[in-house]
Amino acid sequence: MAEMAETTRTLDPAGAAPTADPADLPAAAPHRVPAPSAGVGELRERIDRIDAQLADLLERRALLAADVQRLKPVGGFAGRDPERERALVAAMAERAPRLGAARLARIMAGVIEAGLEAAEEERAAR
Ligand SMILES: C=C(O[C@@H]1C=C(C(=O)O)C=C[C@H]1O)C(=O)O
Repeated sequence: MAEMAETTRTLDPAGAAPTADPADLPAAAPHRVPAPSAGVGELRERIDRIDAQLADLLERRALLAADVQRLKPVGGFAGRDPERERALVAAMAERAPRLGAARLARIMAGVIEAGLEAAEEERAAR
């Protein structure tokens, strides 16, 4: 049901099927694609494309996190679940060894707090 809700809020206004869920994929191969001739401009273009994907994923994640807040007995910042947050960081660290758990924990704290903040704003506006 939550899955359906997320799908109906697909980011593509044309209604194309959502892209494959990266979480369903095996851990990524090392990201060092040899690019001996790539200059700063090309490398930045690659970064921009990844950032666009990250933005889409972060938006989808925030929508799902807001769905969870609505289902929890205590939602929002008051219902924060450090054990769950540690577990998702540990799982991510398996896929992103260069960043590692400590750095990913910092990144994900920001991501999680942004999602909770957006959900609280939405709730207050209703
Ligand atoms: C979404 C939840 O609520 C909070 C937000 C989380 C997240 O954005 O991943 C994780 C744990 C909770 O602090 C949840 O409990 O799963």
